[in-house]
Amino acid sequence: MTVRLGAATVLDDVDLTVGAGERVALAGASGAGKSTLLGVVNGTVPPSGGSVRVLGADPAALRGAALRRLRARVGTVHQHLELAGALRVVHEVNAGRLGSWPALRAAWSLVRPQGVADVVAALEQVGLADRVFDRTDALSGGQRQRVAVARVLVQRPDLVLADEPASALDPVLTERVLGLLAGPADRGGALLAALHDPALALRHCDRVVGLAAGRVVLDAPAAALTVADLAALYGTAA
Ligand SMILES: Nc1ncnc2c1ncn2[C@@H]1O[C@H](COP(=O)(O)OP(=O)(O)OP(=O)(O)O)[C@@H](O)[C@H]1O
Repeated sequence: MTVRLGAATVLDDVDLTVGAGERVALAGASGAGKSTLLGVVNGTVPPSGGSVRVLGADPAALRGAALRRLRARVGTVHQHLELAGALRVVHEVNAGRLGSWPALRAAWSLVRPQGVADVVAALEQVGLADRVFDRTDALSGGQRQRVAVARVLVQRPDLVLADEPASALDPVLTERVLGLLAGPADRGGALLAALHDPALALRHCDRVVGLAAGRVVLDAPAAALTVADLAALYGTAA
């Protein structure tokens, strides 16, 4: 698959299959194309050429309820989080599953939050259960990042896409969040995560795909790689 944005070829003939149960790290220098690749998989970036199948379906061929069903099975932790900010945490977290609720329930939830027990359970997992009714814009960067993770947890997706999901977290929370995001993969789904930290990628993923200037330059089992191998993608010694 190829992606051209303006005059630039951002992903160049990328051929990648992620199997059921796999936890795959995307590594590569800033600008290598990791976010773009995640965007192609979650349907926000249309490929300019080639084809994409997500959970067995071609997103470009789906419309209406079928597209909503596919989207409900793909959970994304965005690099810039994509939180509304002025909403309370409970609404931000529930946004992860609005697509799988009937329209009336989704609308009513904005007035009277639905399924609060699940929201609290997800927030508990990321250490934020005491902030459920706080406004999201009153939280720290790391707390907001954990809200974005909790949003994916309540969604219960089969495929998790995560773009630097622990970039604002301390080491303890980083380990916890990566473990939580790997949950669906451990149950037969999959995780595809852009991770800059080589040690983190090797600890939490089965396989590492390295990108450089939009091309796949490395695709190997984590067990066969060292931190130095991944550091080389960034042009530095480990
Ligand atoms: N809308 C756009 N129009 C033109 N070029 C774009 C656009 N979005 C991204 N790019 C370019 O695509 C390339 C890949 O960007 P991308 O965000 O996928 O990289 P990345 O590997 O995720 O980087 P980072 O680690 O900094 O997040 C970059 O050179 C970027 O400038």
